[in-house]
Amino acid sequence: MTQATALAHILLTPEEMGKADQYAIQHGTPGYTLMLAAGERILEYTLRTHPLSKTIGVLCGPGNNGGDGFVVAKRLRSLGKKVHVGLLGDPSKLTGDAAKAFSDWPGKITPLEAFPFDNCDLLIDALFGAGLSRGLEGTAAELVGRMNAASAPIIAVDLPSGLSGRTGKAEGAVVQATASVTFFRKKPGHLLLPGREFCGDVIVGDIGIPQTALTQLEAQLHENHPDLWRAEFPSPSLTGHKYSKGHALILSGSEFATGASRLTAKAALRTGAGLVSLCGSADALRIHAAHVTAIMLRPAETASDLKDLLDDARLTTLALGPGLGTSTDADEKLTIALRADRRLILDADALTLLSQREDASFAALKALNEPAILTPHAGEFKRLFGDMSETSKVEEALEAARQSGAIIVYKGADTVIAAPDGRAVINTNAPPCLATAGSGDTLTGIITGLRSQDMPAFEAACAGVWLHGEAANVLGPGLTADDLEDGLKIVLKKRFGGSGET
Ligand SMILES: NC(=O)C1=CN([C@@H]2O[C@H](COP(=O)(O)OP(=O)(O)OC[C@H]3O[C@@H](n4cnc5c(N)ncnc54)[C@H](OP(=O)(O)O)[C@@H]3O)[C@@H](O)[C@H]2O)[C@H](O)CC1
Ligand SMILES: [K+]
Repeated sequence: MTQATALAHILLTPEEMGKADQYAIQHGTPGYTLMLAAGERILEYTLRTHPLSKTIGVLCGPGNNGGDGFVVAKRLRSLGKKVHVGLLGDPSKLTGDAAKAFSDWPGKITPLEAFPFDNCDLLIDALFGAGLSRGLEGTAAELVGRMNAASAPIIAVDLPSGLSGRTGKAEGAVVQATASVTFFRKKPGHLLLPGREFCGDVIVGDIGIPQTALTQLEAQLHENHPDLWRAEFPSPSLTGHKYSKGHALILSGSEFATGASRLTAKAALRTGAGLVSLCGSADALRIHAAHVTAIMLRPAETASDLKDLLDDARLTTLALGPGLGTSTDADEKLTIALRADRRLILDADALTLLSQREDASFAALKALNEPAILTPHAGEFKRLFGDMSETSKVEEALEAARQSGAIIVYKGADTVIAAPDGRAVINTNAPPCLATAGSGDTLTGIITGLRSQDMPAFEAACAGVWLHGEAANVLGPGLTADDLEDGLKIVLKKRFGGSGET
């Protein structure tokens, strides 16, 4: 990972953000200065997006999130806006910077029972942010319900109140924001689902925390972006030839289930694998033959045939799962694949087969020379690793990577990629139209194509997921998995074609 550019994409948990805050304070920026800057960022966003708002309701909570609310309320009032401020909790219990911001607020506090939601054309949610410690209930939940029921747009300070910045989950009531203005770096909760849907647009404001705070934190979680893996992305050399770009082998399904593996093979070739072969029964290969030209066909009726085929050391990369089925024959082929010690990409039925094995599957994965890549969706993930849903999707994926020794691509609209060494990435560029039949088979092919060109496993997984999302973005609604190959062609040319556009 290229360190300097990657820093821009770091995500911080609320706990890490607290440490960054402390770091800034220890290095000479008082906490109240940070709070004033936070208020200023919210003000700027408010004025830019709602310049005509005249009556603004600011709902403040008992901690520093509320403190930010008092600061922005004061600034809005100084600009001639009519500002109503509500406070959840006892003003005498406010402490530190929040107490100071409260005492600096020149107006009165409007009792919550009488808060004029219907007169406000904009609401600012400063109830709870990084310090949320449990789900909202009682008075807090009621207040959130009234805010959501009002017709005014809501700008959330840092996070929509009720949303966990660490997990992206809400255990109780949560504010449905139009936008969230956060500080220094986004948090995982802004990107993971369902959190992302509560945040609206997410804006990151600079409040004067020095970049050096990040090196202290050794944060290993990023939002996916080419900056993270561009240096490892395969770049064709003039002296290269098809074997130097690797030979990928894709296991086919049976005669009536060939489509999935064909999508995988086509995507692998499109992503730049030097050679791609589909292997399977003669009946299956006859069907493939009617559809593919540049992709080669290798008969392998049984697991033993596959073993013979893999005597060819040039077959460096092996993908299996799409359309494979879960028969004994498929399971035996999986065993051969694991023993062959190639660059493995396991998806779909291969994951189901793994999950049905007593235990040795993880030992076999851990014994591989290079980490395998596993691409489960939520159902497959649970079958393989059990239900860990009380934690965050990032923490689940990291635990799975540690257990299996593999790179985990935990798919969804918020796909998380995790490595056994603790690195993790949240992908955010996948449009809803990507959730279509065969989409996962194509993703497996893209990652396979990158692995066959020697891209390291974690980076290949991150790049593959990003390319997959971008290919869908250039095509837009109405796409089918068959079209993704065209999308890929456009993205590869535009972003990695040497024009420097990435
Ligand atoms: N560098 C920065 O990011 C800066 C952030 N700022 C702002 O500060 C908040 C974080 O402030 P903090 O005081 O740590 O936390 P909150 O204001 O979010 O909330 C803490 C208080 O809320 C109580 N709480 C927590 N959960 C609940 C709940 N479910 N129901 C009721 N009350 C709850 C909590 O009480 P405890 O009982 O849990 O102790 C606290 O009283 C950050 O989000 C930014 O907006 C700075 O202003 C600038 C620098
Ligand atoms: K908030």
